[in-house]
Amino acid sequence: MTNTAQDPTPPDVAIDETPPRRTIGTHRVMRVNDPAGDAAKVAVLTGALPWLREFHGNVVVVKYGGHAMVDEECRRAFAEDMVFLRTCGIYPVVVHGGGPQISAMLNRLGITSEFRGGLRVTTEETIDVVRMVLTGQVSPEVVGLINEHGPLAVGLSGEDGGLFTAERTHAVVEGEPVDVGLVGDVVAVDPTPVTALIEAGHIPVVATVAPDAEGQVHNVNADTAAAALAVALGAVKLVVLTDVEGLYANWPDRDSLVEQIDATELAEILPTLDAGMIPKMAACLRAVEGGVKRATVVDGRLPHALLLEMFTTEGTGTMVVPADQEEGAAP
Ligand SMILES: Nc1ncnc2c1ncn2[C@@H]1O[C@H](COP(=O)(O)OP(=O)(O)O)[C@@H](O)[C@H]1O
Ligand SMILES: CC(=O)N[C@@H](CCC(=O)OP(=O)(O)O)C(=O)O
Repeated sequence: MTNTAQDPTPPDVAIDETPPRRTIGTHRVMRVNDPAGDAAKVAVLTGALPWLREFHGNVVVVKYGGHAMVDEECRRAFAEDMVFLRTCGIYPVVVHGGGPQISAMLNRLGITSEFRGGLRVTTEETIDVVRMVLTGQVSPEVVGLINEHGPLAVGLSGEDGGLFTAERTHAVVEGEPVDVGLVGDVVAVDPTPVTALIEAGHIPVVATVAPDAEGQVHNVNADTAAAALAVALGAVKLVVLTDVEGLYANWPDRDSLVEQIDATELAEILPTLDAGMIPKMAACLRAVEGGVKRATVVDGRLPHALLLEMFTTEGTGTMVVPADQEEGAAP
């Protein structure tokens, strides 16, 4: 019936009193009440607050080991974590490894890999492959992963802008120095190329080949380089992502995982350690002795282990702290 001036009776329409439901496209958005789940989420977020305060405005050096790079889900999680840190106002600097990738290329070229005391024996022939794989393969892969989120990451090596100066070093096997060829320790760092990138809003991604004072390129273990860079940048933390849960006091006894160790204790057990753990723990020691507050070895095979380590009080992995620091001290 048409409502006209001659017929003032309102139309007989049933009014729906229920508020309209929000819809997106054809899907109705349903809110499921889950007070326990919500409380857990809030606890995680508020629990992260002291750590966000601690790290905000500071540099965190992340050593991304070659073994931690192999799983696709972990690679994606790693890139998300870097972007997460940067978005929180923390300045991540990535120092990447690539040991397994170098070994694979050497193998394709028919060159055998040999390690002594956790360091690769590096000949004139090997150094060319190391340099090619780290700067030409691994670095662009890590940069590309992060840059799927936006143009944040920029790759550079120890040869760029005078970043690292190396000096030939040796491995230590059963307490004795052993020659490993063109392997270097970092004896000087000019952090300017890295700080310039940070100031421009980038995430620097560093490959660890470096020239000595005469320009001869050396192979630098990535743990060693990460520690030297963390000290030079005044980083608040060094996180080492690897393929093991952390440091085991009695390797390979899986019940002997060390949660926290101070620099004095670590210096004592360092000569007893084995293979890849030697440069890794020596790097953590170097970092905390050089003023980095904490250095942590974390299992990079677990997606987002880095976030768990950085933003929860329990953390994960093995944390190295300066000498005489209280157990589990809060920020
Ligand atoms: N005490 C120890 N605790 C933990 N891992 C150890 C220990 N001693 C030797 N390792 C070995 O060191 C490896 C980590 O070193 P490495 O393979 O060089 O890692 P990355 O490629 O991440 O630098 C572990 O996977 C483990 O096999
Ligand atoms: C001297 C030395 O051993 N250099 C290492 C450099 C790469 C590295 O450190 O890679 P990961 O972190 O993946 O072990 C190497 O040639 O394997």
